[in-house]
Amino acid sequence: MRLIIEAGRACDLQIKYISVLISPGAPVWAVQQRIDWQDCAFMFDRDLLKGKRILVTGGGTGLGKEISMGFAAHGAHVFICGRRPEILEQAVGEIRTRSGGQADALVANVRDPDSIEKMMADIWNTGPLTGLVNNAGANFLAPTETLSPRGYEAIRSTIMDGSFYAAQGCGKRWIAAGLPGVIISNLVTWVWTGSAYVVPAAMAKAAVHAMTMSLAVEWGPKGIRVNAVAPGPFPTENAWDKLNPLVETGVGATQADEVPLRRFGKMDELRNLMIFLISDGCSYITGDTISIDGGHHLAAPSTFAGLSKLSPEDWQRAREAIQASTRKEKEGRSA
Ligand SMILES: CCCCCCCCC/C=C/C(=O)SCCNC(=O)CCNC(=O)[C@H](O)C(C)(C)COP(=O)(O)OP(=O)(O)OC[C@H]1O[C@@H](n2cnc3c(N)ncnc32)[C@H](O)[C@@H]1OP(=O)(O)O
Ligand SMILES: NC(=O)C1=CN([C@@H]2O[C@H](COP(=O)(O)OP(=O)(O)OC[C@H]3O[C@@H](n4cnc5c(N)ncnc54)[C@H](OP(=O)(O)O)[C@@H]3O)[C@@H](O)[C@H]2O)C=CC1
Repeated sequence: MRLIIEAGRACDLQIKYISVLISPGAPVWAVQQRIDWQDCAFMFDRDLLKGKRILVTGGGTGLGKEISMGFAAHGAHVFICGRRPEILEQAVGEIRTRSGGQADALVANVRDPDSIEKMMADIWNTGPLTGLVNNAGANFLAPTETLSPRGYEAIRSTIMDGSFYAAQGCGKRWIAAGLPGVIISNLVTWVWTGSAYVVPAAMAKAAVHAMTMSLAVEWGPKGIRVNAVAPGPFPTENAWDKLNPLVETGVGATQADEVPLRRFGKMDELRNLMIFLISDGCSYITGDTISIDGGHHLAAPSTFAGLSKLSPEDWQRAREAIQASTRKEKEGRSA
């Protein structure tokens, strides 16, 4: 892993903890996640989400796991899904231990509507969900002219189709039963700015942004709220492997010093926003996409525009590094 904590340059992490918690050479995302949970402020009543049953797609890793942790720590029963059973089981164990709350895992592929339908049926067999977080995502840096149809489809179907089928799976059940519900999608600020070199993801996230506004109106009268968040950079292993694979790709969107607040986001901050949005305390908010990015998208270099300086050889190396990361992930998939 290339992202190494260097003396005196650790984004904006609370350096006082680093030597205590983390062995030298730990990647930025791992340091950040552990420190954030240590410092967790618990700004809400710990029973705020008691009785809620919330599915977080892609909840086995990264932001999804951290969000799930926050929900479970506030009384919700969380369900997480993904394609890798071992990763999911580890995550469920970690969520239960760290949050003291309830968590269960289901293997599902959000690119496959039948797989989503089966997951929904399995969950509903034990009781209705009260909330859904469309968090599963796929992305990699690539010059658009080099993308094959399968490359485009892999990203589009995960983000756009997956979010639609999961929202529809919940919505139709809530409507049939006359139950309220809450949907939150995890987007990115490119829904407003676009971004070079991640065009399929920017397009698919923008489609889910449109879904958010549209369903808020259509399902509002049924008591279903539909919102989204647009995070800036919150370092995770996978996002950094796929979006900052080389020293040369360290420009623009993944750089803390290009954020007006001069640091990456902290998982606590994202958790707090998600807990608020999914709670009954903000029941008049619907159809909105809320950025949580330290002002990143308002500053000029908030995309990957700076990658235009990369040579074809750099891009080839980036592709190889990204595909090595994908190969590693694939070994654990069963869906
Ligand atoms: C502002 C705030 C900022 C903040 C900065 C951060 C912003 C973050 C915003 C969003 C971040 C994320 O979502 S980060 C999430 C990252 N996590 C993930 O991506 C997890 C899920 N990923 C995956 O499933 C895989 O990585 C993925 C490749 C997408 C799909 O897997 P599959 O098994 O379906 O795919 P494969 O068969 O390996 O590949 C499918 C095709 O894609 C092609 N392909 C794969 N890698 C390629 C590459 N690098 N360049 C070109 N093409 C590539 C392959 O050659 C295949 O095409 P053919 O050759 O034609 O067959
Ligand atoms: N990290 C960041 O800075 C930002 C992230 N985001 C968004 O946050 C979300 C999470 O990203 P992050 O945590 O960084 O990355 P991760 O790769 O860790 O999270 C993606 C998750 O989605 C799951 N997933 C991917 N494809 C599928 C599929 N077909 N079916 C089911 N699950 C799937 C993955 O599990 P598995 O592979 O096992 O299926 C994984 O757990 C994404 O939507 C991303 O766009 C937005 C802005 C910034």
